[in-house]
Amino acid sequence: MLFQVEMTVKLPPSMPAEQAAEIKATEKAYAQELQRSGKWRHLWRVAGSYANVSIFDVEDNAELQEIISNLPLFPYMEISVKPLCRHPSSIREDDS
Ligand SMILES: O=C(O)CC1=CCC(=O)O1
Repeated sequence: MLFQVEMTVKLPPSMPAEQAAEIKATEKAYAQELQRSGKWRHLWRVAGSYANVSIFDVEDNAELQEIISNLPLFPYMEISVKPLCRHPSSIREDDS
């Protein structure tokens, strides 16, 4: 199942820079592992924002919830999820 997930990061201004850097590094390693596994299919920065638009390819809603809730930045993000299905005009083989 494919999902579009938009994540907006809102770190508290009071968080020490060292702690923020550590969380971001852990987040990066987790995100890259999931990209290598194929579950995090796309990861795009939203230009001009501390936000991303991602496409996840997971078994079901429960797997998406597990992945998202384990993001190190999860407590500091606003997240929206949209389920996707194949567009009838798509020419891409991997869209479903
Ligand atoms: O910077 C972000 O958009 C949050 C994030 C998600 C995966 C990652 O490495 O950073």
